[in-house]
Amino acid sequence: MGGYYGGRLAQQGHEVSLIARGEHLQALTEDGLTVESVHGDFYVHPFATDDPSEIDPVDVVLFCVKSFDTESAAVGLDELLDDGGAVLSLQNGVDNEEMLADIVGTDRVWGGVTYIFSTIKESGVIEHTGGPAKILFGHYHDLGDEPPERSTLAETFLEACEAADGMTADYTPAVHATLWDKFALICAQAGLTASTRQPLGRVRETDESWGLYRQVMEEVVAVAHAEGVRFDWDPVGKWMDAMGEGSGGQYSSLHYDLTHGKRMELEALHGSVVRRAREVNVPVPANRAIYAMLLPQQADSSF
Ligand SMILES: NC(=O)C1=CN([C@@H]2O[C@H](COP(=O)(O)OP(=O)(O)OC[C@H]3O[C@@H](n4cnc5c(N)ncnc54)[C@H](O)[C@@H]3O)[C@@H](O)[C@H]2O)C=CC1
Ligand SMILES: CC(C)(CO)C(=O)C(=O)O
Repeated sequence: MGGYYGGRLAQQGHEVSLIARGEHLQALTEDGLTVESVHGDFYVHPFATDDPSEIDPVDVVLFCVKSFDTESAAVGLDELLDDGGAVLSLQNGVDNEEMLADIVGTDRVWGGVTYIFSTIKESGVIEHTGGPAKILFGHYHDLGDEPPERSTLAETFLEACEAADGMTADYTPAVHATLWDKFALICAQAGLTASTRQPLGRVRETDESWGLYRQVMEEVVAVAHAEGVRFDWDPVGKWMDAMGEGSGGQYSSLHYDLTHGKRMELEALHGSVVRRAREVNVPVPANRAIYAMLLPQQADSSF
């Protein structure tokens, strides 16, 4: 995801540095970044490093690591941000912004969600196979507090995203509701496509499975309500309508990780639902079952 959005902004002429590691970093440094996208292929060659201290302080950091890497990848983040700079988490889950706020301060964190299917096809090559490639973000703040005014930097970033090819963006003051709205979707989409190993279309045409898809979302939204998150819309109805039509070929990043022997973000998804539900005394049997079924299949399992 970082390669896709960073690449798109670099393609637009913005000064972008990529932070990566291993063979991917080596390919980015030597050969540049190739993006194969349903919105149009492109190639850019921005500076790439695994050491944030090699980059002069920046306006915006797009934080695009898996949730289990949030803490380790945030080392050096404070120094990487310019005074007044912001870090935008595009990660799935509802725990990341809080962790970043503890490290750099709440007022320097933007919460965000994105709708895209993209993966590292091979070192130095990103494949974007679907999704609108849209970012929805807003200033993070404590739940219950009034959202801050939209900053000039947020305006500038929004304009940059809107002007870039192959992506779009929008700003929202309802950052908590937005994070939980996406959380509900991803728990259902990831949970059902990974545990059945079937694409959305197969889940949809199987009444029992489609019913479970809805139940997973209803449980997540119930936990959100119990924590005090308020929605001006009906997330479950919205997603059942949206996912109930269109391409049936979609899976999820969790399914990709499961089927490619990569570590899954289970703790940030269904694990987080289960733990939070326990705190607020909300039953979440569907999320618990998915968590329990996928846990033993975790790639780093010691069993
Ligand atoms: N891939 C997708 O289509 C979507 C992903 N997401 C979310 O976005 C987040 C990122 O997902 P992906 O881009 O798929 O993950 P990914 O695993 O493909 O990419 C993350 C990259 O960060 C690198 N990395 C981790 N820690 C690092 C460090 N300290 N220094 C340098 N590099 C480091 C990893 O080696 C990896 O190459 C996840 O929370 C995921 O759920 C959300 C929507 C769609
Ligand atoms: C919603 C979805 C399925 C695609 O954007 C996603 O976030 C993921 O696969 O991680």
